Amino acid sequence: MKIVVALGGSILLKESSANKFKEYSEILKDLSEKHNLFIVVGGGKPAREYIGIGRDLDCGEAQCDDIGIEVTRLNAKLLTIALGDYAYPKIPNNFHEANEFSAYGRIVVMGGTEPAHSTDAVGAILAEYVHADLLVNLTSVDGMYDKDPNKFDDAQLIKEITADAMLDFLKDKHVEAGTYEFFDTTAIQMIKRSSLKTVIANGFDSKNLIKAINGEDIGTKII
Ligand SMILES: Nc1ncnc2c1ncn2[C@@H]1O[C@H](COP(=O)(O)OP(=O)(O)O)[C@@H](O)[C@H]1O
Ligand SMILES: O=c1ccn([C@@H]2O[C@H](COP(=O)(O)OP(=O)(O)O)[C@@H](O)[C@H]2O)c(=O)[nH]1
Repeated sequence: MKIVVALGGSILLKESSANKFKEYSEILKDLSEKHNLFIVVGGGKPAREYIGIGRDLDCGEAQCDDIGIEVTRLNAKLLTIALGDYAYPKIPNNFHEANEFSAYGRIVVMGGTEPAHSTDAVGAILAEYVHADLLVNLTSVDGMYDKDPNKFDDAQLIKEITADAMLDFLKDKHVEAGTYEFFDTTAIQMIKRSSLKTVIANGFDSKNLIKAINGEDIGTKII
Protein backbone atom coordinates (compact mmCIF):
# COMPACT_ATOMS: atom_id res chain seq x y z
CA MET A 1 0.00 0.00 0.00
CA LYS A 2 0.99 3.62 -0.47
CA ILE A 3 0.67 5.21 2.96
CA VAL A 4 1.08 8.77 4.23
CA VAL A 5 1.71 9.08 7.97
CA ALA A 6 1.34 12.49 9.63
CA LEU A 7 3.37 12.15 12.80
CA GLY A 8 2.43 14.86 15.30
CA GLY A 9 5.22 16.84 16.87
CA SER A 10 3.45 16.29 20.18
CA ILE A 11 4.62 12.67 19.98
CA LEU A 12 8.11 12.86 18.56
CA LEU A 13 9.12 15.89 20.60
CA LYS A 14 7.27 15.26 23.83
CA GLU A 15 10.66 14.85 25.47
CA SER A 16 13.75 16.44 23.98
CA SER A 17 15.40 13.12 23.27
CA ALA A 18 16.07 10.64 20.48
CA ASN A 19 13.79 7.98 22.02
CA LYS A 20 10.67 8.36 19.87
CA PHE A 21 12.75 8.97 16.73
CA LYS A 22 14.49 5.63 17.33
CA GLU A 23 11.25 3.81 18.17
CA TYR A 24 9.49 5.08 15.04
CA SER A 25 12.48 4.48 12.80
CA GLU A 26 12.44 0.76 13.68
CA ILE A 27 8.72 0.40 12.99
CA LEU A 28 8.94 2.40 9.77
CA LYS A 29 11.89 0.35 8.51
CA ASP A 30 9.85 -2.85 8.98
CA LEU A 31 6.76 -1.37 7.36
CA SER A 32 8.78 -0.11 4.40
CA GLU A 33 9.56 -3.70 3.40
CA LYS A 34 5.89 -4.06 2.44
CA HIS A 35 4.61 -0.53 1.93
CA ASN A 36 5.49 2.68 0.10
CA LEU A 37 5.82 5.21 2.94
CA PHE A 38 5.67 9.00 3.17
CA ILE A 39 6.07 10.57 6.62
CA VAL A 40 5.10 14.14 7.47
CA VAL A 41 6.61 15.34 10.74
CA GLY A 42 5.11 18.08 12.94
CA GLY A 43 6.79 20.78 14.98
CA GLY A 44 5.89 20.00 18.60
CA LYS A 45 7.01 22.04 21.57
CA PRO A 46 10.16 23.46 19.93
CA ALA A 47 8.00 24.92 17.12
CA ARG A 48 5.68 26.58 19.66
CA GLU A 49 8.66 28.02 21.54
CA TYR A 50 10.26 29.48 18.40
CA ILE A 51 6.92 30.80 17.15
CA GLY A 52 6.43 32.44 20.57
CA ILE A 53 9.76 34.24 20.28
CA GLY A 54 8.90 35.38 16.75
CA ARG A 55 5.53 36.66 17.94
CA ASP A 56 7.23 38.63 20.74
CA LEU A 57 9.35 40.19 18.00
CA ASP A 58 6.14 41.21 16.16
CA CYS A 59 7.04 39.20 13.10
CA GLY A 60 3.41 38.59 12.06
CA GLU A 61 1.48 35.33 11.73
CA ALA A 62 2.71 34.25 8.29
CA GLN A 63 6.33 34.60 9.37
CA CYS A 64 5.52 32.77 12.59
CA ASP A 65 4.18 29.98 10.36
CA ASP A 66 7.44 30.07 8.43
CA ILE A 67 9.36 29.65 11.67
CA GLY A 68 7.13 26.68 12.51
CA ILE A 69 7.83 25.19 9.06
CA GLU A 70 11.59 25.46 9.62
CA VAL A 71 11.23 23.51 12.87
CA THR A 72 9.09 20.79 11.26
CA ARG A 73 11.76 20.39 8.59
CA LEU A 74 14.43 20.12 11.26
CA ASN A 75 12.39 17.39 12.96
CA ALA A 76 12.00 15.67 9.58
CA LYS A 77 15.78 15.81 9.21
CA LEU A 78 16.19 14.07 12.57
CA LEU A 79 13.81 11.27 11.56
CA THR A 80 15.68 10.91 8.27
CA ILE A 81 18.92 10.50 10.22
CA ALA A 82 17.28 7.89 12.46
CA LEU A 83 16.09 5.97 9.38
CA GLY A 84 19.55 5.96 7.79
CA ASP A 85 19.64 4.31 4.35
CA TYR A 86 15.91 3.54 4.53
CA ALA A 87 15.08 7.21 3.99
CA TYR A 88 15.63 9.42 0.98
CA PRO A 89 18.33 11.77 2.32
CA LYS A 90 16.78 15.08 1.25
CA ILE A 91 13.71 16.73 2.78
CA PRO A 92 11.28 17.65 -0.02
CA ASN A 93 10.42 21.34 -0.33
CA ASN A 94 7.06 20.59 -1.91
CA PHE A 95 4.74 17.80 -3.02
CA HIS A 96 6.27 17.48 -6.45
CA GLU A 97 9.67 16.75 -4.89
CA ALA A 98 8.12 14.30 -2.42
CA ASN A 99 6.62 12.36 -5.30
CA GLU A 100 9.88 12.52 -7.26
CA PHE A 101 11.99 11.31 -4.32
CA SER A 102 9.67 8.36 -3.70
CA ALA A 103 10.66 6.97 -7.10
CA TYR A 104 13.99 5.96 -5.52
CA GLY A 105 12.15 3.40 -3.39
CA ARG A 106 13.04 4.80 0.02
CA ILE A 107 10.90 6.34 2.76
CA VAL A 108 10.25 10.03 2.06
CA VAL A 109 10.18 12.26 5.15
CA MET A 110 8.99 15.85 4.97
CA GLY A 111 7.87 18.70 7.19
CA GLY A 112 5.81 21.77 6.38
CA THR A 113 5.46 23.55 3.05
CA GLU A 114 3.63 26.91 3.08
CA PRO A 115 2.17 29.18 5.79
CA ALA A 116 -1.47 29.10 6.90
CA HIS A 117 -1.95 25.46 7.71
CA SER A 118 -0.48 22.68 9.84
CA THR A 119 1.32 19.46 8.97
CA ASP A 120 -2.09 17.71 9.20
CA ALA A 121 -2.90 19.54 5.97
CA VAL A 122 0.50 18.68 4.47
CA GLY A 123 -0.27 15.02 5.16
CA ALA A 124 -3.68 15.26 3.52
CA ILE A 125 -2.44 17.19 0.46
CA LEU A 126 0.44 14.75 0.06
CA ALA A 127 -1.94 11.79 0.31
CA GLU A 128 -4.02 13.37 -2.44
CA TYR A 129 -0.97 14.23 -4.55
CA VAL A 130 0.55 10.74 -4.51
CA HIS A 131 -2.80 8.90 -4.60
CA ALA A 132 -2.19 7.24 -1.24
CA ASP A 133 -4.31 4.27 -0.23
CA LEU A 134 -4.31 5.39 3.39
CA LEU A 135 -3.63 8.50 5.50
CA VAL A 136 -2.78 7.84 9.15
CA ASN A 137 -2.69 10.87 11.44
CA LEU A 138 -0.86 10.07 14.65
CA THR A 139 -1.50 12.46 17.49
CA SER A 140 -1.28 12.70 21.27
CA VAL A 141 -4.86 11.53 22.01
CA ASP A 142 -6.81 8.39 21.04
CA GLY A 143 -8.66 10.10 18.20
CA MET A 144 -11.28 12.80 17.81
CA TYR A 145 -13.54 13.39 20.82
CA ASP A 146 -16.78 15.32 21.13
CA LYS A 147 -14.76 17.86 23.15
CA ASP A 148 -11.12 18.35 24.14
CA PRO A 149 -10.25 15.26 26.25
CA ASN A 150 -7.47 17.17 27.98
CA LYS A 151 -10.01 19.68 29.29
CA PHE A 152 -13.12 17.57 29.86
CA ASP A 153 -13.11 14.28 31.77
CA ASP A 154 -16.42 13.21 30.19
CA ALA A 155 -15.21 13.66 26.59
CA GLN A 156 -16.31 10.75 24.38
CA LEU A 157 -14.17 9.24 21.63
CA ILE A 158 -15.81 9.42 18.20
CA LYS A 159 -15.12 6.18 16.35
CA GLU A 160 -16.35 7.35 12.95
CA ILE A 161 -17.13 10.79 11.60
CA THR A 162 -17.82 12.26 8.19
CA ALA A 163 -15.57 14.99 6.79
CA ASP A 164 -18.60 17.31 6.71
CA ALA A 165 -19.32 16.76 10.40
CA MET A 166 -15.67 17.43 11.21
CA LEU A 167 -15.70 20.66 9.21
CA ASP A 168 -18.81 21.74 11.03
CA PHE A 169 -17.22 20.89 14.39
CA LEU A 170 -14.10 22.95 13.66
CA LYS A 171 -15.63 25.88 11.79
CA ASP A 172 -15.53 28.44 14.59
CA LYS A 173 -12.15 27.49 16.04
CA HIS A 174 -9.50 30.16 16.20
CA VAL A 175 -6.32 29.50 14.18
CA GLU A 176 -2.89 31.06 14.43
CA ALA A 177 0.70 29.93 13.93
CA GLY A 178 1.44 26.98 16.20
CA THR A 179 -2.26 26.41 16.88
CA TYR A 180 -4.23 24.94 14.02
CA GLU A 181 -6.48 23.19 16.50
CA PHE A 182 -6.80 19.45 16.80
CA PHE A 183 -7.15 18.93 13.03
CA ASP A 184 -7.02 21.68 10.47
CA THR A 185 -9.84 22.39 8.08
CA THR A 186 -7.62 22.40 4.97
CA ALA A 187 -6.76 18.79 5.78
CA ILE A 188 -10.42 17.83 6.08
CA GLN A 189 -11.30 19.56 2.81
CA MET A 190 -8.67 17.44 1.02
CA ILE A 191 -9.92 14.29 2.73
CA LYS A 192 -13.43 15.17 1.65
CA ARG A 193 -12.82 16.08 -1.96
CA SER A 194 -10.69 13.00 -2.66
CA SER A 195 -12.44 10.57 -0.31
CA LEU A 196 -9.10 9.79 1.34
CA LYS A 197 -9.23 6.81 3.65
CA THR A 198 -8.10 8.39 6.94
CA VAL A 199 -7.50 7.16 10.48
CA ILE A 200 -6.61 9.39 13.44
CA ALA A 201 -4.89 7.42 16.20
CA ASN A 202 -2.75 7.81 19.30
CA GLY A 203 0.91 7.83 18.30
CA PHE A 204 2.37 7.57 21.79
CA ASP A 205 2.12 3.83 21.23
CA SER A 206 3.94 3.41 17.92
CA LYS A 207 2.32 -0.03 17.42
CA ASN A 208 -0.93 1.81 16.77
CA LEU A 209 0.49 2.66 13.36
CA ILE A 210 0.63 -1.04 12.52
CA LYS A 211 -2.90 -1.53 13.86
CA ALA A 212 -4.21 1.37 11.75
CA ILE A 213 -2.56 -0.06 8.64
CA ASN A 214 -3.99 -3.51 9.38
CA GLY A 215 -7.47 -2.01 9.55
CA GLU A 216 -7.96 -2.79 13.23
CA ASP A 217 -10.65 -0.97 15.19
CA ILE A 218 -8.60 1.91 16.49
CA GLY A 219 -8.91 5.69 16.84
CA THR A 220 -11.27 7.73 14.68
CA LYS A 221 -12.05 6.90 11.07
CA ILE A 222 -13.04 9.74 8.76
CA ILE A 223 -15.69 8.35 6.45
N1 LIG B 1 -12.27 17.40 19.94
C1 LIG B 1 -11.00 17.06 20.22
N2 LIG B 1 -10.63 15.76 20.12
C2 LIG B 1 -9.35 15.40 20.39
N3 LIG B 1 -8.38 16.26 20.76
C3 LIG B 1 -8.69 17.57 20.87
C4 LIG B 1 -10.01 18.02 20.60
N4 LIG B 1 -10.04 19.37 20.78
C5 LIG B 1 -8.80 19.73 21.14
N5 LIG B 1 -7.98 18.66 21.21
C6 LIG B 1 -6.55 18.73 21.59
O1 LIG B 1 -5.78 18.50 20.42
C7 LIG B 1 -4.50 18.06 20.84
C8 LIG B 1 -3.80 17.34 19.70
O2 LIG B 1 -3.39 18.31 18.78
P1 LIG B 1 -1.86 18.75 18.66
O3 LIG B 1 -1.29 19.00 20.01
O4 LIG B 1 -1.78 19.82 17.63
O5 LIG B 1 -1.23 17.40 18.19
P2 LIG B 1 -0.24 17.03 17.05
O6 LIG B 1 1.13 17.30 17.56
O7 LIG B 1 -0.52 15.59 16.93
O8 LIG B 1 -0.58 17.80 15.81
C9 LIG B 1 -4.78 17.16 22.01
O9 LIG B 1 -3.74 17.24 22.94
C10 LIG B 1 -6.10 17.68 22.58
O10 LIG B 1 -5.93 18.32 23.83
O1 LIG C 1 2.90 23.42 6.01
C1 LIG C 1 2.98 23.96 7.13
C2 LIG C 1 3.32 23.24 8.30
C3 LIG C 1 3.46 23.89 9.50
N1 LIG C 1 3.25 25.23 9.58
C4 LIG C 1 3.49 25.96 10.85
O2 LIG C 1 4.28 25.16 11.72
C5 LIG C 1 3.59 24.91 12.96
C6 LIG C 1 3.96 23.55 13.49
O3 LIG C 1 3.38 22.51 12.73
P1 LIG C 1 2.21 21.60 13.31
O4 LIG C 1 1.23 22.47 14.03
O5 LIG C 1 1.67 20.76 12.23
O6 LIG C 1 2.99 20.72 14.34
P2 LIG C 1 2.39 19.69 15.43
O7 LIG C 1 0.96 20.08 15.75
O8 LIG C 1 2.44 18.35 14.81
O9 LIG C 1 3.32 19.82 16.58
C7 LIG C 1 2.12 25.09 12.58
O10 LIG C 1 1.31 25.36 13.70
C8 LIG C 1 2.20 26.27 11.62
O11 LIG C 1 2.36 27.49 12.32
C9 LIG C 1 2.85 25.95 8.45
O12 LIG C 1 2.61 27.14 8.52
N2 LIG C 1 2.74 25.29 7.26
